[in-house]
Amino acid sequence: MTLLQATDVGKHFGGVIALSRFSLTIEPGDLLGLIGPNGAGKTTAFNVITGVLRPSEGHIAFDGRDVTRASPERRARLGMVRTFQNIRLFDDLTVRQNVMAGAHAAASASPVESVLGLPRGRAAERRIRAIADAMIERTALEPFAGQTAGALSYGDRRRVEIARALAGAPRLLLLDEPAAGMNDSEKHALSALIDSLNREDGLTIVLVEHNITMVAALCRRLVVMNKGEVIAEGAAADVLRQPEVREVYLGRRRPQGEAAAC
Ligand SMILES: Nc1ncnc2c1ncn2[C@@H]1O[C@H](COP(=O)(O)OP(=O)(O)OP(=O)(O)O)[C@@H](O)[C@H]1O
Repeated sequence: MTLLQATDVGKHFGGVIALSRFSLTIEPGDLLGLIGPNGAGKTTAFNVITGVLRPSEGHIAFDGRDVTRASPERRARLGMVRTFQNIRLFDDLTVRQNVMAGAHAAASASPVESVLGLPRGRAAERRIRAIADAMIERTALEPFAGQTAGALSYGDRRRVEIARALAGAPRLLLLDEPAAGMNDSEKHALSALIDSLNREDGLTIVLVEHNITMVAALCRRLVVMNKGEVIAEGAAADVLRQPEVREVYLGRRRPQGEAAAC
């Protein structure tokens, strides 16, 4: 069954049309790249899909359920988990505590039970810690588990965000510019992580990313946006060859065969 279906979604900010008749289908196991120039509407699309923004029109269904009016928290409980363009970590807490915060949303005991040390709370806290430690290991962050998040490098902090999202037991993971600000070796490690989460763990992933080289190598399918609309969709190599995509995304028409720049 289709995991996510956005149908004819529109979003206006006063007179600004940020999204217009935006439709997107995501099947389980997809690794999809959402690309487009600055202001194309990618983040607005993420915000509307994840419930941060209410659409002005259209519908969003997740796993066959209409979630158009559901809160971000409800969508997260259903398995729709995201990271943000700007890192949102608790800098004074340790990496483990940050990742545990992601697992709390998916756990059964209330925070009050945990704080009061009630048996159900203690058992849940142990479970949450175990989930967090597994995700820390999955993202190769073990050496930093006890360090405060604020002390980590930019690339490692981005990885903590992904570990925290994974701790929320996502069925659909949405990553908003995960490679922003990373150096080449950090980008390489990030690509390998995303690829293995998709191929080995079967996680469905949608990625907004400006780094075209990375997206084209990683994603099986690309959706290209411009001025709030989808202008192309398909296999990465086919899409990047389309003259309209080259013109709007790369800023000029390129001769056939010329490599796309980052
Ligand atoms: N809260 C807002 N109020 C008014 N206009 C907005 C708001 N958020 C986005 N926009 C406008 O909507 C359009 C789409 O913006 P959006 O941030 O979704 O694009 P984007 O593709 O994510 O861009 P970037 O790659 O630069 O992050 C832009 O014209 C932007 O100025």
